[in-house]
Amino acid sequence: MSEESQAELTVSAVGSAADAIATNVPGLVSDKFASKLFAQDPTLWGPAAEDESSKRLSWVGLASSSRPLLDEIASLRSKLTDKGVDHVVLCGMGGSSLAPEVICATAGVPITVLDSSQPDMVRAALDDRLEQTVVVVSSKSGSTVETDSQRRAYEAAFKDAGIDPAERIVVVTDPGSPLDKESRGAGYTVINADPAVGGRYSALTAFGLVPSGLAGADVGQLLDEAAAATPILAADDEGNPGLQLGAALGGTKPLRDKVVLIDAGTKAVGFGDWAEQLIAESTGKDGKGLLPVVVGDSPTGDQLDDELWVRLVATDDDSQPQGIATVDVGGTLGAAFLLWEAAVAAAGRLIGINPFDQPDVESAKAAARELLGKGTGSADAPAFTDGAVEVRTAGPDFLDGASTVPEALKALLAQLPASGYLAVMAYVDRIADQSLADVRIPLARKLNRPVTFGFGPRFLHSTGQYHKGGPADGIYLQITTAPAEDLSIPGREFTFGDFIASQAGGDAKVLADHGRPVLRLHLTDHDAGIAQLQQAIAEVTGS
Ligand SMILES: O=P(O)(O)OC[C@H]1O[C@H](O)[C@H](O)[C@@H](O)[C@@H]1O
Repeated sequence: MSEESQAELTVSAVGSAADAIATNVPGLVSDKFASKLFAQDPTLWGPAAEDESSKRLSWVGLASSSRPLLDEIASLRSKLTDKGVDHVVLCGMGGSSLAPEVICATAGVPITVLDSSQPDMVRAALDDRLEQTVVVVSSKSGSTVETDSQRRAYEAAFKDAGIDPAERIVVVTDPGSPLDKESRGAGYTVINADPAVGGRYSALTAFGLVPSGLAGADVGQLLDEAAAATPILAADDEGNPGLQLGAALGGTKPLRDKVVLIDAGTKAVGFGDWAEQLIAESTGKDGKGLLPVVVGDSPTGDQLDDELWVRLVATDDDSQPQGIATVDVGGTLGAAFLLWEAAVAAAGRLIGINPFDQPDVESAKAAARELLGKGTGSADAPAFTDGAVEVRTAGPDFLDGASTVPEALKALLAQLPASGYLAVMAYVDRIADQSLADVRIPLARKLNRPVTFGFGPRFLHSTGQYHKGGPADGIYLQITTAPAEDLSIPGREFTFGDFIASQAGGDAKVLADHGRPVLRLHLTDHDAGIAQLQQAIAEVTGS
């Protein structure tokens, strides 16, 4: 098969996206951006970024450097399946779980992705087919509290069931991380990932390949596709699709900084959620950045003046992009990972940020730790309670006498700047409460501005960076819920319930510290609260 036919990369643009390509690609070509990127030149983003970029560029060579993993994964899989262990659970956050989710969904192989601290969601995973479960614990840093807590819960569950955790836990982490050391001590299977690749660029490292390969996806094929894409993306050529997409993302004038990701027939299932982290964490900093808005298969309304529409199309799509600033992007999955990574690296250069750090993620983690330290009784009293919903605010006092949930919602929406966006952040069981994400649509129609929806704590490792580090024009609706039943974390003094409450409280505090308005709705009764919330949103949006 030819390189082009394995990669099948296509980028075509119209309107100001096409103008951005025409204006910026020649400069990227004459600067030899692509060949320097693939030669891992750390100087491409300026001196301030060099320290970080000098240890974050190995992703350009993963198509070949990850190949030795294939035999290791295949032999581990056959050992496990021989013993009837064929249910793969992946414990990991952000860059340690988003790629395997897309890879497995695209390959049509089942995997349980546990990227939550929500007690009901954790318990549902623990109660599901434990006898035949292998747990992949993935953490680059080896210190992410969600992942550590999930690992502790599974260790205890295996022991309680008379199963040796060492036979069922596979750890993926950087060499020398706290998790690496502890896991080797415990006799777990440990597969080290390349430490010179950041989390959100790690789709083709052990983080993407191990869980997906154990679940049965053809991960060798992904590397073949990436290998086919590599020379295309490394070429100092105006036809390079990585430069074109990078220019469309980062080079529109004025910058269209709301990037609407539309599933327009791509075979890569859920690719928008993976791209969301790559774009938000890579660009949302220093008061700049691109806000990814994942909208499913159709945008909510007409294209706004600050929106770039990105249509993720099938590789055989031959339609032309439509609109005032639209880019159609196609490619096989392994090639598309590399395309987007190269494009975001190019966009970072055009926007003038370091695409490899995430300076504001830590602030929310620190605030959560502080709240955890204070204990559970530390929550502020609600401003008022309406039925099953406790209403609190953080940031500027905007309630303006509101005394019902619809009034509070209206008061929040009235804070939206003309250039702004609304982020709905729901700390609920994202499997059981998947349909809550649909509230995005009536809110977007009502506001006629971008509206994002993220499940907490998952989004903290993705758009959370942009919320704090990007332009200060967001308003925030936070939803938390009492779990059906709390769950202890073995060896910890706090429960999963305490932890998720602290994560929500910590994030609200940091947003408030940035002067942003946050409406916090806590559902004291899950079912009644969800119904009341949906009713209130319907009332406020007239839907
Ligand atoms: O893989 P880990 O070290 O556990 O990190 C998981 C996630 O943590 C943080 O939130 C980072 O901002 C993400 O980029 C990262 O993917």
